[in-house]
Amino acid sequence: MGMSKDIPVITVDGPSGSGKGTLAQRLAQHLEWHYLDSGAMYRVLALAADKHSIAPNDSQQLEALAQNLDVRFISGLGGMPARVFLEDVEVGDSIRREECGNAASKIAALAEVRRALLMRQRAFRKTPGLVTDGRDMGTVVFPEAALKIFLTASPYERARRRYKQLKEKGIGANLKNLEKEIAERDRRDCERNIAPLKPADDAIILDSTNLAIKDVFQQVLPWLSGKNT
Ligand SMILES: Nc1ncnc2c1ncn2[C@@H]1O[C@H](COP(=O)(O)OP(=O)(O)OP(=O)(O)O)[C@@H](O)[C@H]1O
Ligand SMILES: Nc1ccn([C@H]2C[C@H](O)[C@@H](COP(=O)(O)O)O2)c(=O)n1
Repeated sequence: MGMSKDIPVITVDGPSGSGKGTLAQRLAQHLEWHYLDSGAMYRVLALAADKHSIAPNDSQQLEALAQNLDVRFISGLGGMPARVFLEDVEVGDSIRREECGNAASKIAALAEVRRALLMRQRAFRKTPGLVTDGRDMGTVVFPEAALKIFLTASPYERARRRYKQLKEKGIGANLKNLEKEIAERDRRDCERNIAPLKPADDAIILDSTNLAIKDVFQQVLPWLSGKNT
């Protein structure tokens, strides 16, 4: 058994709705590696804070909650999304709501919360490899990753994708409001002091504004060669 540092990691970071999760899951499926949706951890923590009536600025209680968070991911087979459980209750749908994403973005600015989740995220690094997506996977959590991708798309395109996604789930949404919320979340995630959203120095930046999902995947495939894949 090698050291965890020998296990290859691919990171996909970027702003909300850029398609990180879609790309990272496809890569994990293609490589038959593990997958970590780090945003889901922040979302589950936000949900747990709400459930236990902890204020979004109560850093001490949030730290304790993050340390003891009873979260489980059951990996999706054949490209299906992973199932997520908080305290044995399935929360996949609740954490995907925009309110939960916004609440996650707020608590994610707290140093205590990030510190508590850091080790839990690193624990997902298991053989044969890990593909992970988030905001600071390449800059802070796995700075030695073999391949770092920073996936972007214009704010309008990201709002349009989110709008379509919500509509398909039967959730009513307003494109203008989504654009506003996305801009607010971008600002909060980029401007925070700790682990702000930014490309790692050695990340490859990919703008997916005019690329279909399959084209993004095709563009990335050649980058995998020589990365322990
Ligand atoms: N290149 C693309 N072209 C069109 N739609 C896309 C593209 N990539 C992803 N999508 C769609 O956009 C929506 C958001 O994608 P996804 O959840 O992967 O984004 P994300 O960056 O992980 O978002 P979040 O940060 O909120 O978790 C999904 O409905 C997905 O199918
Ligand atoms: N590595 C990460 C992942 C997520 N966050 C925060 C900031 C996001 O706005 C929020 C929700 O993430 P999403 O599910 O939309 O990817 O969680 C973070 O700070 N660092």
